[in-house]
Amino acid sequence: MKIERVELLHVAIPLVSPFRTSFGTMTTKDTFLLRVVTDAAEGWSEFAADPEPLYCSEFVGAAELVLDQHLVPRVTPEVTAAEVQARTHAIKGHQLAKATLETAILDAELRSYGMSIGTFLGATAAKVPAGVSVGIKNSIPELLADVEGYLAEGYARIKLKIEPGWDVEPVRAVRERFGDVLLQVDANTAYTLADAEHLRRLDEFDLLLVEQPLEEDDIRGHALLAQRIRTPICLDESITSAKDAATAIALDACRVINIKPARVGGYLEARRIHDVAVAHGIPVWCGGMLETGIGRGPNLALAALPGFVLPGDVSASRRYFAEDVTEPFELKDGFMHVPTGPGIGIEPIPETLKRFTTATNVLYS
Ligand SMILES: CSCC[C@@H](NC(=O)CCC(=O)O)C(=O)O
Ligand SMILES: [Mg+2]
Repeated sequence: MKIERVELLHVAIPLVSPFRTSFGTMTTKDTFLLRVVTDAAEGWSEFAADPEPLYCSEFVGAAELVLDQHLVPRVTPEVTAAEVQARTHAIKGHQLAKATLETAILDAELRSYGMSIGTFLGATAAKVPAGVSVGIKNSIPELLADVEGYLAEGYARIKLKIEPGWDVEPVRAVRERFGDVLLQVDANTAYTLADAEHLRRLDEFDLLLVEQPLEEDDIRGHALLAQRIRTPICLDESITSAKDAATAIALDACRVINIKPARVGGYLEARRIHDVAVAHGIPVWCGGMLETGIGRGPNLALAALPGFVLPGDVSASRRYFAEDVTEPFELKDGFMHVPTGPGIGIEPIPETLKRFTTATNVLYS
């Protein structure tokens, strides 16, 4: 495909309520969309992280720069989505920025063929059960009210953000109030191996998993922790490639993997991780980065692959946004429907996008 124009559109979309994790509190989705215009079709994607490098080392300003100065020049003027990873391999890291570029090119390519990303990836379901991620709250009553609301909406699984000082008691309260609801926790690297005995206290609550308890580079630590707690360990931040997944599985550092296409460089690598995990009998689920509909749509397609046997974090758009730059994705009887249109199956609403756009940068024309 011949790329004719690459535009970066900064967007700032208010969240319906603050979202607190062990590494900070978000009140706005402040990121950028990428628009790639080719001679055959145009494609869209979004950068999944935030203005500050708190979830991982990447952040909006750096991603814009690395796309502008190092990634876009390596894929213009002619490229296919399958070539992007090899073309940009010389650039170390920047998986989320690379994912943004590959996905917009893949979207354009699939649209030119009239093929949905679900068909392309090998989706085998038309709808997927939806889980929801619940932030750290100011009090347990506030947490229980939130969880009650999400269960009433029909969410199939509850994920609680935890950190030292907010873990055993909130989990106990949710388990005692809501019985055997599917329940898991996410620490976003907030603990160390010294906390093993404390984390073992979570074993009494029959959690599906404990997500990323230790630092993202501590594969060995997770393998040691796995020998000391019963709750299955799930990795998120640690897994940036199929190779990482193979290593973590081989070292018994995880029994579940949270796959986020943004974290691993795009949907092609996400599918490779899915395949590696399935080959080893490791269940996977699709994580989230509070995406707008531009990221939410293709994530639903990925979540429909056969190895995604656990409910993911692809909730309804209204979980985070009163208004999104796309038509909202809705929860229906606990399921989210996989988009079936060409490419990612969703596009920005021009007027709304204009209203939420704070700056535009033409990276190539
Ligand atoms: C700002 S927190 C983003 C990363 C976090 N994501 C979620 O908790 C799910 C967010 C969502 O519902 O998209 C994770 O570590 O899994
Ligand atoms: Mg996580």
